[in-house]
Amino acid sequence: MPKQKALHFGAGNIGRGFIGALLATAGYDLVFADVVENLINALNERKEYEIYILDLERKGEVDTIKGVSGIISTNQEAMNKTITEASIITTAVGPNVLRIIARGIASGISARRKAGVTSELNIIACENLTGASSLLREEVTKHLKEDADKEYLDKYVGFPNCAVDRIVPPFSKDNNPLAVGVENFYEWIVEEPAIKGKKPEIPGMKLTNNLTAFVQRKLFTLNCGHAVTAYLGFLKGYRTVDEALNDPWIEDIVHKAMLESGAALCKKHSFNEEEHEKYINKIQKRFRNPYIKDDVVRVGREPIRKVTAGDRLVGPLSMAREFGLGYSHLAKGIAAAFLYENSEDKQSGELRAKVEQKGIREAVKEVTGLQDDQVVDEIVKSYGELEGLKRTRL
Ligand SMILES: NC(=O)c1ccc[n+]([C@@H]2O[C@H](COP(=O)([O-])OP(=O)(O)OC[C@H]3O[C@@H](n4cnc5c(N)ncnc54)[C@H](O)[C@@H]3O)[C@@H](O)[C@H]2O)c1
Ligand SMILES: O=P(O)(O)OC[C@@H](O)[C@@H](O)[C@H](O)[C@H](O)CO
Repeated sequence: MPKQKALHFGAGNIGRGFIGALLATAGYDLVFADVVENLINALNERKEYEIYILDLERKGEVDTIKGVSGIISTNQEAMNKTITEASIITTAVGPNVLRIIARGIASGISARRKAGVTSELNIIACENLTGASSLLREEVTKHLKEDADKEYLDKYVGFPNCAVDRIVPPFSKDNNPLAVGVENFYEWIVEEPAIKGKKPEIPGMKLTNNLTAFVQRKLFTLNCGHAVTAYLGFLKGYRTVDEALNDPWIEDIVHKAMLESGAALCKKHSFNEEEHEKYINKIQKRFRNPYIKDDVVRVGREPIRKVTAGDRLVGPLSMAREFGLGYSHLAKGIAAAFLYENSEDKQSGELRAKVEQKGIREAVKEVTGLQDDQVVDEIVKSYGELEGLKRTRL
């Protein structure tokens, strides 16, 4: 029997280092779609790549992922053919790129319908964003021209949301563009009720009926602590996450920010408090993994996205407020994001420009959506204190 086909958008860190690896290991004929030619050429020449385990457990081990190929995602003819043949589609391109790939996916869905394919297809957006697959569905629908395509989408195409967790930092090995380094831990949790047709059998993929709790637990704990580390780390001139966390002042704020988000999460989702504390401690241990050198500029990338309502910083702060709980360390993390400067990160320039033009108070209100004076005052106060720290460093 021929192998089932999987199409994965984004042959980057999480694409090669996690989701693609699970799909290929599960036995799918895996096609990566990306815009970077040298990645696609290398995939087509070598048909395999190496994953280096950067961890105490499985230290020094290398997994070889076989049976892979690539196509340029703007080659619509090739994309239509692959989408027509695929049993599953996944993405790890970054939340802002979902809108860009939606047009090509819509074209592929239309081609699939016209080819008479009536097997179900599931499309799972593996991004650090709540409801990423639902967002992708909305965007794809906008590009479907014919009613028959919309009916086909409703009937045969599922868009389960998911939570995706594995730290995959910048990595290089022997100038090999395909080599990727990962921590040993991974967790991929997919929304079971939204799956269309037979459940995919992918070792490493877990199914749940309660996805929101898992997504918020991960985004408001790991990504929250990560972002606070990155922005405070930048302010104090550290290059990597572990360097930043070796600074007791940063470590203390990061830990307390995760405790604040944790208290809110436990109330919201009735998590067991002891279990949640263990979860936080495990994450801090993962941040301190000595084999991973993760750049604060990767972890802090796209600061506007990271301080929007519902994301890793404002999300838990709002949840803490909802339950009348403390949020001062989360507010510090938000303030630090407004001070983040990286000339290679478009959003950092936009955020700084907004602060220069409108002042910090208005910028916070506009970007975070927070309007209450008490909470805005707290962020503005922290901003003032941290600005002094940044000046001292410069
Ligand atoms: N790296 C991690 O530790 C990690 C962990 C969990 C989740 N994530 C999430 O996974 C997503 C990807 O992150 P990453 O770290 O792998 O980023 P990355 O930059 O390493 O990979 C993104 C890939 O998408 C490709 N891409 C961009 N535009 C495209 C397009 N139009 N069509 C096809 N491919 C396109 C890029 O060329 C790149 O190869 C993000 O949403 C991130 O939040 C990352
Ligand atoms: O990918 P981002 O930009 O949303 O967030 C940066 C990191 O916090 C993130 O990539 C983590 O490493 C990852 O979410 C771990 O599972």
